Amino acid sequence: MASSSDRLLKMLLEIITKKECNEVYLIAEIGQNHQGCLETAKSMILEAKKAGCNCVKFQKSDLKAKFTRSALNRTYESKHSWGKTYGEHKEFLEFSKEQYQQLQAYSNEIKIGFTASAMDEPSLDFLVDLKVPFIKIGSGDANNFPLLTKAASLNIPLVISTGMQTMQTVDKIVEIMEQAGNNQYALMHCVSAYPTPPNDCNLQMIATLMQRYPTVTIGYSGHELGIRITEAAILTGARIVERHFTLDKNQKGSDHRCSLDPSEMCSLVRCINEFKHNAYISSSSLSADQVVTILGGGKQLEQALQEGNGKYKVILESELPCRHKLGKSIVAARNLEVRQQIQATDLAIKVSEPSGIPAEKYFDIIGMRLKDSVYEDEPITENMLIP
Ligand SMILES: CC(=O)N[C@H](C=O)[C@@H](O)[C@H](O)[C@H](O)COP(=O)(O)O
Ligand SMILES: C=C(OP(=O)(O)O)C(=O)O
Repeated sequence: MASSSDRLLKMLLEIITKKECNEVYLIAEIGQNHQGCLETAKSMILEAKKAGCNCVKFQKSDLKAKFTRSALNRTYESKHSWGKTYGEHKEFLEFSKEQYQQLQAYSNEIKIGFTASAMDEPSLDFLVDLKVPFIKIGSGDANNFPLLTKAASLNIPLVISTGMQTMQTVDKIVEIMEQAGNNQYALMHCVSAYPTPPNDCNLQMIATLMQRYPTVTIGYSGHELGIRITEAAILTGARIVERHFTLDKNQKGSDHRCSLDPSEMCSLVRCINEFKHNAYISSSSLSADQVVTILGGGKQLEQALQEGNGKYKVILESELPCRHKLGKSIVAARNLEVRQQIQATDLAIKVSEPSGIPAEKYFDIIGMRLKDSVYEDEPITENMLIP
């Protein structure tokens, strides 16, 4: 008899490979809303299970691989900060390998899927060792082409978010997957603004992505307030849905406010079941008018569904704070000499302070020469390159 984790994986794979189009896979993104506390994380897993979610997700980072030294050492003055520096803050929120194993064992015990986003290469290796059912690549790494190339080569399903990116970058993600012969991945429409104003939700992008990449399953990772816009995302065609989850929206932490609490998550599950019952969930996308008719309209919903915005994938102004804080840059993987010709092994992709050339230019700068020497872990900037 298949175990429940086998069944959940089968459901996800059938959605990803488009064998199953009448289901929605719902991920409760615990992220860092556990406040650095294992027991809170376990309570959150239990609440997500009780609400009817299919999976819980954490965020795994190897801080020295994800951030440069200066990014870790910058002061983090925010009411949401858990340390004096950004590095101390992130360290406080990071679980160890043993804690991950405990959380995974607990999730297995109560029969809910368990995974995390891999925010750098060591974390990708870590999650592969942990044998998670799929790996999430968050928006911060959607332009991290070396990480995507490695992830694409592993025999494990991927769920890739596309916040803070242009269509050109999404095309490149699809090219990387195709070159690796990987057809077990989904793309998540996402806007990395916390919370996302309804006007910027651009739900028509879901239909645009479905048309542009017809063989790829499209999902939605939302950061707006409440559940209504996520309901509309599902009717528009999202078949994997991720929302941040919290036990209390008023807690300290950057993500609580735009998270769903247990009662909202229960309501979202109820809506999904109702949509299934009414046969609204199929392989096609419902039009904005159909969605408004089903959900009953309202200004915010209409703003989220408006045509036009969804045609072009651009980096929105509301995403700039997140791109500035967590967007990845190209940095030196070792000390580099003046006039040296840049090889792939000379480069690393990290969150850098100050930032450097954005990660999506990685393939463009290989083969170019440097005007200046660059120290290991320092960002590479346009003015360092000999044109
Ligand atoms: C882009 C990305 O990684 N976003 C994640 C997923 O949505 C977020 O959970 C961030 O980790 C969080 O908002 C960061 O908050 P702070 O900077 O306070 O640790
Ligand atoms: C950053 C993440 O998600 P998203 O980009 O979908 O918000 C994540 O899952 O770690």
